[in-house]
Amino acid sequence: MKSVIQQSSRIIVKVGSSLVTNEGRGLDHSAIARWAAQIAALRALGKEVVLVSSGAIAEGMLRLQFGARPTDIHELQACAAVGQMGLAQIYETSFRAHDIGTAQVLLTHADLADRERYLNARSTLTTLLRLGVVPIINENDTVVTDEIKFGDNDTLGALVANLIEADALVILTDQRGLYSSDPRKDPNAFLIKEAQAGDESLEAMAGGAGSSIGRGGMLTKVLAAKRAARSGAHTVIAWGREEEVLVRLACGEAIGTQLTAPTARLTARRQWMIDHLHTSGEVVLDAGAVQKLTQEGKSLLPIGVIAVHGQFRRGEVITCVDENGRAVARGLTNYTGSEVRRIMRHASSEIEAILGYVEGPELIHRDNLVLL
Ligand SMILES: Nc1ncnc2c1ncn2[C@@H]1O[C@H](COP(=O)(O)OP(=O)(O)O)[C@@H](O)[C@H]1O
Ligand SMILES: N[C@@H](CCC(=O)OP(=O)(O)O)C(=O)O
Repeated sequence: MKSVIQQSSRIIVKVGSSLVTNEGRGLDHSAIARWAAQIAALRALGKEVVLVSSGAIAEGMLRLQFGARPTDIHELQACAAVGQMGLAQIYETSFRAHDIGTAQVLLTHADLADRERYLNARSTLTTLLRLGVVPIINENDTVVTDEIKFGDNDTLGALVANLIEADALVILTDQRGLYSSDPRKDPNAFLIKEAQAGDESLEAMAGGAGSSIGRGGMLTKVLAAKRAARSGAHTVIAWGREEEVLVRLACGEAIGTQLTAPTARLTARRQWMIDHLHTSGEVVLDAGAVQKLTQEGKSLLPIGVIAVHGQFRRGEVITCVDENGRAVARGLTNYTGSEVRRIMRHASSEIEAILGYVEGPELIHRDNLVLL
């Protein structure tokens, strides 16, 4: 069996709390330096990498001299805010040694459920990747309390994989992968080398919560794999301290547990857009724009729009119809309904003069568009 990481060009790597903080003993500088070196090597192979890193609370607890994990939610939030400074510092220093810049991105699940914020987060992350920067993502623990209770960055990793249509999610943890049962409790537990993401028998194996430092345990990892698979991303769960783990995966070596996505990446995304049966708005295209979209695979520009129906926000799925009202495409709009009413029939170069800002020259970028 070959690792799916070899063929993956956009990869989310998630490192868990227990790993980053050396089981709560403080940020493990040498381990972080080794992951940075491996990610630099992956980039030299032409892969794009986004890092989702936990560890803020554990590091903050140490810096604020809490002996045990506080039970007061606001103290936990304070720990996260303090510890995040340490995470940002160490990642920036470690990647700088390889001439790679980093960016701090703090997100909540609610940000990704909101269509406008979703599109903004997506554009920021893809822009950072285009600029050659490694985004370092964590939960924005200051503004949420639910997520901090469960402390689960596995789900965040999967949401980010969906957001930027990653090919794979690599979850690095303190075990060599998913075992048939918790290896801390069952000496006969054996490693599951490969399975299909979403296979329900995996959930039973994964049991409950994990270590005292990490919170989610294996169950959140198995569920993250199921979620990542919805946009066609494969998941690998592996031990973060395995020698050169990321580089070896990228060279095709099968390490840890590989949970493959049953649907292909493009199909999953296409299906997701097609599933939006009730879109909140509609734009009517002239014959030239229909031709550009359907025959030439181009983006939709405002100049090709002759009418707008309904109200919609930036980031929502809208339907494109031809002059006879026949639906030809669906996609994520860069502009609101009222903005489109102002910029339709205009060249993209005029958007700034009309609105005072530009979200992009396209009304719907071809990557966010599906033909019907
Ligand atoms: N079937 C299983 N296979 C492997 N580990 C399991 C399993 N079930 C429960 N676990 C526990 O999950 C822990 C990893 O989860 P967690 O501590 O949340 O890590 P992280 O901080 O990396 O997210 C392991 O240390 C292990 O005790
Ligand atoms: N966002 C928090 C908690 C995240 C967390 O513990 O997640 P996980 O590594 O999945 O167990 C932090 O950085 O400490």
